[in-house]
Amino acid sequence: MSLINEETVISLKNIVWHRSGKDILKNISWDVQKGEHWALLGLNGSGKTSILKMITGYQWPNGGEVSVLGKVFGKTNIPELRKSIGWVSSSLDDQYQSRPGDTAFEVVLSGKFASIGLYEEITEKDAAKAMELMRQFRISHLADQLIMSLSQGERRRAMIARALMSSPRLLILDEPCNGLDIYSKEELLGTIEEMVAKPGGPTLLYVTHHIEEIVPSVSHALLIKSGEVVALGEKASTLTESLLERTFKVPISLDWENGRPWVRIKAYAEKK
Ligand SMILES: Nc1ncnc2c1ncn2[C@@H]1O[C@H](COP(=O)(O)OP(=O)(O)OP(=O)(O)O)[C@@H](O)[C@H]1O
Repeated sequence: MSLINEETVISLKNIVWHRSGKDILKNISWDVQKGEHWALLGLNGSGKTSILKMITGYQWPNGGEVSVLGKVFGKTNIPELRKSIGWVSSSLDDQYQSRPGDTAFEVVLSGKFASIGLYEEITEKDAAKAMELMRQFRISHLADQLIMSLSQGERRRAMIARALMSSPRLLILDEPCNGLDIYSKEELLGTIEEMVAKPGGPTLLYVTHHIEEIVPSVSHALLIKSGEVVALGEKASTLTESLLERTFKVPISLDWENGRPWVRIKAYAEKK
C-alpha cells in the first residue's frame, strides 16, 4: 500500500466509474511521484479523458480514492487545488475565443489568474515572466499579434506558456500535437522536452495515442485499454511491443531512436 505525502503528485486508488450502464473506469490504481514524468496512452475511448477529469475533480468516481499533490479529494478545496494544476487540451483551444481581441501576450499573461479575461494586479514581474515564457516557447516575436490570428502550432505553444504562468506543480498536456504538421509537431515536442528537462518545473502528464510523441524526458507510462490498466511503470518496461499491442489492438514493431519510441504496424508493412 502506498503512502500519500507531499512527494505524491497523483494517487488513484481502485477508481471505479460507471455511466449509462457502462463501466468506464475499472479499478484503476496509479501513483505518480515527484520527479517522474508520465505518458498516458490508450486508444480513442479507452478512458484517458475520464482519468483526467477525476484528477482535476471535474468528475467524481463511484468508488475509490483520488489524491492530487498530497490532497485527498473530499477533504480538500478543489478549486484552490486546481490553481496548482495546468491543463492544456487541444479540445479547449477555443477558450481564447471568449476574448478574440486579445494579443498572444495578453493571453499568456492571463494565465496568472488561471482564467482568461482577468487583468487585475499585473505586475512588471508578471509581464517579464510572460515574455520569458514566450521566448522559451519561441513565440516572443508574436507577442503583439492577435491570438485568433496565430497558427494552430503557435497557439498551442501560447496556451502551454499560459498554463505555466501560474507555475503549476502538475501540467497536463492532453494531445498537444493534435492537428499539427510534422514540423510544428517536432518543434513543439522540442520545447516540451526543454521545459521538462529544466529543474524545478512541473510534473508532466502527457496524454496521447501517438507513441512517437513520448519525448526522452518522459520517464514512465500508463497504458490503458477499455478503462483498465494494461501496464504502468518505467517506460522501458511498459513501452514494449507486446504491451503496446495489447493496448492498441494491432501488431506492433517498436524501435528506439535517440530516446524516443517509434512504432510500425506490422500487419500493414507485411501486406506490401
Ligand atoms: N459522461 C459520460 N456518459 C457516458 N459515457 C461516457 C461519459 N464520459 C465518457 N464516456 C464514455 O467513456 C469512454 C471513455 O471516454 P474518454 O473520453 O475517457 O476516452 P478517451 O480515451 O479520452 O478517448 P479519446 O482519445 O477519443 O479522447 C467512452 O466510451 C465514452 O463514450
